Amino acid sequence: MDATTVTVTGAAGQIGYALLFRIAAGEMLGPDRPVNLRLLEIPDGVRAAEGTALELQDCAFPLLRSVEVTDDARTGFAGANIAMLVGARPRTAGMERGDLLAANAGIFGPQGAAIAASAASDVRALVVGNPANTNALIAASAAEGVPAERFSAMTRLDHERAVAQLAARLEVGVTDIEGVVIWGNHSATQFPDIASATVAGRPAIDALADRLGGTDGARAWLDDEFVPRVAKRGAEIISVRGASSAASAANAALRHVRDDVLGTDGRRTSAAVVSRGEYGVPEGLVCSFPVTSDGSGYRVVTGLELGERGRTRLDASVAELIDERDAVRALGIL
Ligand SMILES: NC(=O)C1=CN([C@@H]2O[C@H](COP(=O)(O)OP(=O)(O)OC[C@H]3O[C@@H](n4cnc5c(N)ncnc54)[C@H](O)[C@@H]3O)[C@@H](O)[C@H]2O)C=CC1
Ligand SMILES: O=C([O-])CC(=O)C(=O)O
Repeated sequence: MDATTVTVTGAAGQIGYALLFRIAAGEMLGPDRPVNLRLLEIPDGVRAAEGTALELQDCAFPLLRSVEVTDDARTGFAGANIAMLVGARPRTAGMERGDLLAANAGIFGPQGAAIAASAASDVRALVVGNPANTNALIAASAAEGVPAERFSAMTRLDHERAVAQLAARLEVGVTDIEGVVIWGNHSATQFPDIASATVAGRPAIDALADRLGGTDGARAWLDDEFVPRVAKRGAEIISVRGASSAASAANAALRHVRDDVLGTDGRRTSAAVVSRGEYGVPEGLVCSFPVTSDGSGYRVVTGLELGERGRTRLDASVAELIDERDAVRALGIL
């Protein structure tokens, strides 16, 4: 089988360190597909990335054909079939949201352009670096000639968090749960939705009602515990761990790409993709939806019932995405 070239930006960061060894071990693209890894960093991160490259070599992974480290985006994305955009400018004390968006536009714009200039013609790009949805929008807009649907942003970590919380509450295994949806932005406004989810084939809402004293009890748990817990889990991890999610983010990124490229076998998952107007979300926004993939890329699953409460929550998250897009536009970036 031909080797797949995978470029990881922010390779010297904590997610990069948790991700690269699993890709090289074949956990992302399967046990038969050799990989070339390209590690893209800023100059200050190159030395640490070179150290990671030495460790990758020391693992003697049978599937790992080559590792290259660079601080030049065009070189880093040259021939890339898969681009995982992890490196981003974090928010620091005193930084306004507009400053954060501008700083990241300065990263994701040029990286989108470099992908258009030098990546393989079948490239697919996942944006992990925050604010992930809007960074993906910026990268896709800058990647002239690359179809926008090749870009997605990660809400898979939110999806796995939702599955895990529901499984824990129902005391079932995570594999019993299907059909959870993350709608909207990868932020505290997201809407983790179990309305069409099932537990061992049975509606999740019924299973919750059985445990929690009826539908009112189930609704109260969803509104007061489940939704805020999932939506604010990133902040909870930072406060408990003293650093943001890394291994769980790497795990989600790996699953996002695996399912995009190898297919979901009909199962639904969640990913932020470029809206074509599905569920009333304005065209062009990068919004999290229920998706499936047959291996040729994520497609939005249409026709799910959102209900009035779901509609209100999705609208609020979409309003935030519109604000972010407009703030970036106001900076003259889009
Ligand atoms: N979408 C999601 O669910 C999640 C997103 N994140 C986001 O992922 C990003 C990375 O997180 P960590 O690895 O923990 O951060 P980190 O700070 O440990 O590493 C980031 C790395 O990116 C590098 N970098 C910065 N600008 C770059 C550029 N222009 N090109 C290449 N590399 C660049 C830095 O040198 C650093 O090594 C953050 O923005 C974080 O907020 C984190 C968890 C979940
Ligand atoms: O806030 C962060 O940097 C981490 C994050 O996105 C998450 O854990 O969901």
